[in-house]
Amino acid sequence: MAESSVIVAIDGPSGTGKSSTSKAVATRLSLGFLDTGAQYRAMTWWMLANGIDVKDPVAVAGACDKPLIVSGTDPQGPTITVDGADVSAPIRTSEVTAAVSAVSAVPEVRVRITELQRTIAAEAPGGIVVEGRDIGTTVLPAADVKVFLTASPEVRAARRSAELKGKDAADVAATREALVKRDAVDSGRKASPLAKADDAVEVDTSELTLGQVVECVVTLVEEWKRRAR
Ligand SMILES: Nc1ncnc2c1ncn2[C@@H]1O[C@H](COP(=O)(O)OP(=O)(O)OP(=O)(O)O)[C@@H](O)[C@H]1O
Ligand SMILES: Nc1ccn([C@H]2C[C@H](O)[C@@H](COP(=O)(O)O)O2)c(=O)n1
Repeated sequence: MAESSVIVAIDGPSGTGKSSTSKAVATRLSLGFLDTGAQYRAMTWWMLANGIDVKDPVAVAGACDKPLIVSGTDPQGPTITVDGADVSAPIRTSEVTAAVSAVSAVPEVRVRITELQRTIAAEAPGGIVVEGRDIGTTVLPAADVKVFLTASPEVRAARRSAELKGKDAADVAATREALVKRDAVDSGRKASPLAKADDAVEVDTSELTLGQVVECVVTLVEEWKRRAR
């Protein structure tokens, strides 16, 4: 019998391991992978590059249908382009990180990017792992498996600082402050805030290795596949 196509939604605050886990799960199970944060970052990068005031929701709403954002969903080499240009590096700068919560809170931006995400998920052969903040609640509420990752701010800051060492390095306290602030804006906005879906399985990754988190999600997907047969 053919394997069922599966849609996996992985949400959670910044730095809880969503991207690393989603890529590894997608690779293990031969699924696509979509980093929805990268799409909001790409929109933010375009606003900054084109001199749009990111603190002005009316200006952002008026311009957000202009950039063409395209995401490649190979978990071993995900890509993101804006108007044909590779923006995978510039969307990770501290300037974009500082502005992305304001841009992603604009309802018109969310409508446009949500539509893009739903199209990509619907077209993924065999299924896809989609990670973000509102995937289980808003983008794909009928997802087959929903996971909500958490970790203490201290652990997340330590992981992020270690990752940034030598590049955009900030100390752990400053990193912790920045991610807690971003979570507060992402959770507090009116339009599809960061939230756990009622039917999502919550996994606290603070004391788990990446391998253990991946194993946990793979098990949830395999259980779903057994039930779906
Ligand atoms: N369980 C884990 N144990 C140790 N380190 C981890 C674990 N999960 C993720 N990491 C590391 O933590 C950092 C953040 O992980 P990742 O980028 O996957 O988080 P994220 O939730 O996608 O973050 P963001 O929302 O900011 O994009 C990375 O350096 C990653 O390698
Ligand atoms: N589904 C999503 C995904 C991301 N965002 C916003 C909020 C985040 O602060 C920002 C960057 O995401 P990251 O790269 O840190 O995963 O994008 C959102 O609102 N909804």
